[in-house]
Amino acid sequence: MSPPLDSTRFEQLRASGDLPSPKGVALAVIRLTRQQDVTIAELARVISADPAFVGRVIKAANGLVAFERRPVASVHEALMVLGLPAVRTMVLGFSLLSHYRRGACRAFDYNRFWSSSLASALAAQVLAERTRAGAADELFAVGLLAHVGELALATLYPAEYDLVLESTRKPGAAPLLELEGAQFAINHCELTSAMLEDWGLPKVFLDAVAQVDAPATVPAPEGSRARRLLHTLAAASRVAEICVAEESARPRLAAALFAESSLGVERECLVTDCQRIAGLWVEWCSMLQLDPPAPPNFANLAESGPISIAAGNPGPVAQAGSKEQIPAKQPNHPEPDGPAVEEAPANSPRALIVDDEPRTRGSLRAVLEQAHYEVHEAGNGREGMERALELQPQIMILDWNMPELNGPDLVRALRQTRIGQTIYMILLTHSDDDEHLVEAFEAGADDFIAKPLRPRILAARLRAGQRVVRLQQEVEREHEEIRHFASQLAVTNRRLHEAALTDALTGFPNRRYAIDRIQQEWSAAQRWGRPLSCMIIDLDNFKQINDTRGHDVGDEVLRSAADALRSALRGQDVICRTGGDEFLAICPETDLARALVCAERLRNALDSLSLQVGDAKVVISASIGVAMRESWMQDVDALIKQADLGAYLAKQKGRNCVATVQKTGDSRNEPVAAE
Ligand SMILES: Nc1nc2c(ncn2[C@@H]2O[C@H](COP(=O)(O)OP(=O)(O)OP(=O)(O)O)[C@@H](O)[C@H]2O)c(=O)[nH]1
Repeated sequence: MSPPLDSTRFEQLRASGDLPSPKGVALAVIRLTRQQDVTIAELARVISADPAFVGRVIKAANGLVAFERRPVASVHEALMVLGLPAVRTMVLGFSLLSHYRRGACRAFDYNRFWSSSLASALAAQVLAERTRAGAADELFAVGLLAHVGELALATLYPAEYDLVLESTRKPGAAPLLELEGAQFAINHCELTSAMLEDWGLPKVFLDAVAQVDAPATVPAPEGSRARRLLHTLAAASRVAEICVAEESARPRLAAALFAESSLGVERECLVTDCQRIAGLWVEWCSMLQLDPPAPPNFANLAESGPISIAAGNPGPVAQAGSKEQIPAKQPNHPEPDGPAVEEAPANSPRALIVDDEPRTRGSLRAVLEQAHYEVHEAGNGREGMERALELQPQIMILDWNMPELNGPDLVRALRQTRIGQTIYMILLTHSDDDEHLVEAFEAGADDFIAKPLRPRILAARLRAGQRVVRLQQEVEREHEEIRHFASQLAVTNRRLHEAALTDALTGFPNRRYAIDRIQQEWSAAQRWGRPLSCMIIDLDNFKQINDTRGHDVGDEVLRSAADALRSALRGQDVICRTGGDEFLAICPETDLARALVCAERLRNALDSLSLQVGDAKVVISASIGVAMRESWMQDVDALIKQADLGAYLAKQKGRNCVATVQKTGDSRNEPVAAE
């Protein structure tokens, strides 16, 4: 049982400055919505500065009102329909999508990631209308970001994540979450949750995304909103997985989706919803210029009937003993038999020409290609902005006069972004009078070329620009090395931190962790009025084993006892080694009667252990004291004291038994032994 993620690790990652983060208009929107007194008009003005957001926000609003009223036509109206929180998260998601469409991690399929995230967003929105897990528009936004931790790992550690993803393809590989944890000291679920918290999303969403690919450690109560939310997001994840899966894998995944009952939606309704999701997905992918596979036909998939899922990929991953069976999403990289990983881009530098005249673009292209550039084109300023952020070219040549956004304005807008700051930009002018030149440089251009174009001059200017780009790249490489070093250091720190909370012999959390954790569980139980129990498990006559067989055998016995306790414990309980031969088990959401049953199972697990040491057999047993939090108890120490008294009573009664000094009813301190 690993200690929960401490915020230090996330802080370290954030400090690297490389975590995917919102930019430009999205950043402004997020800042504005954090202010108490922001008005819809103000927000609408900011969003209107980016036509890409305008279209997407209006489309999202129309998705909600389509059947009820006339279509939404303005940002202002869309904001009224969607509400501030949903718009904020939506803009955040779209901003990330624009800026992180590609990256350096080769085994991470960025197109598949965004196609899948979009399908998950739409599925969460549509399914929420049935499950009532939350406002449909908010669910869209959360669905869009529910796996952003994967993108973050691919962005922060492209080379290392590449290796992690590659190793998940090997036969018998450990699960992705485990490999991530071992390599980065944080897994993508934990990172998603921490990022969403950082962006100010409500806690209920953080808990759900932390568990959507991972087994639930503490299942939310039956019928609670948290539970509906988790099931809705998990189902949305599965619908998304079907959308981006190979044709041959779809029937198996669909069978698992339609067989699952935890969502509480009738099969026919689910099929209808999935058909609707697939239709919306095609529209949205085209709007966001994603290149998804052909959409699945869910009606056909449902008709093809249940398929034995046991024979294929096991799919669901759940912690041993956990009641929850939340299926894990496939890692976001092509399956071994899927399409080949995209070729790495050639090493030639990228150039982007932004000009509305095809003839000028043609001439520029000829010169650039001769200088061995990989050349891209855009026909107007707005398109130039999008292409620049997407391609991250080293050099841009921009015309001065263009429809939608002129050259100097485009330079200015790009210089506001992190990507745009390092692009070498050359403005094409019709005149080289002083006014023009001053304006070009003030906008942030690095150089200018007066029209008509003279290829030799252009080639010479490009060479000068290339020198600057090379220098910049060297600086960037050095920064990269420093960042890499810092992140390695962060991993080491996290490991040290974990080591400080872990008992080296058994791998269990240690006493220090136990005290913090039981305090947390105490506060949660107090706040929500939920039961909380704990047990002290003390091995019997352990000193004798040490004395007669030696300390090494004693260690071996402790390790075996820990293994037996670990496998007999329920998924939601936490067990720690608090002393030499003493363990503390913390049982949230558990009353005394259930804790006693649990304790008896642990006692029995130890009692049945038979260890072979040389020719002799070592038998062990434990005395277990059980206690439950009661209203008269002042603090957590009182609870532990009761469990201690229980363990003492068990020893008195002859050891190898379970005891409590509490009654299942209300009276206190009356010894009751439950053997
Ligand atoms: N092998 C080994 N022994 C340890 C370790 N830590 C503590 N011990 C020993 O555990 C023993 C605990 O003995 P006691 O507290 O007297 O308890 P006990 O012999 O189990 O007797 P009861 O609890 O009364 O049944 C001591 O001898 C400690 O030296 C450890 O890490 N390894």
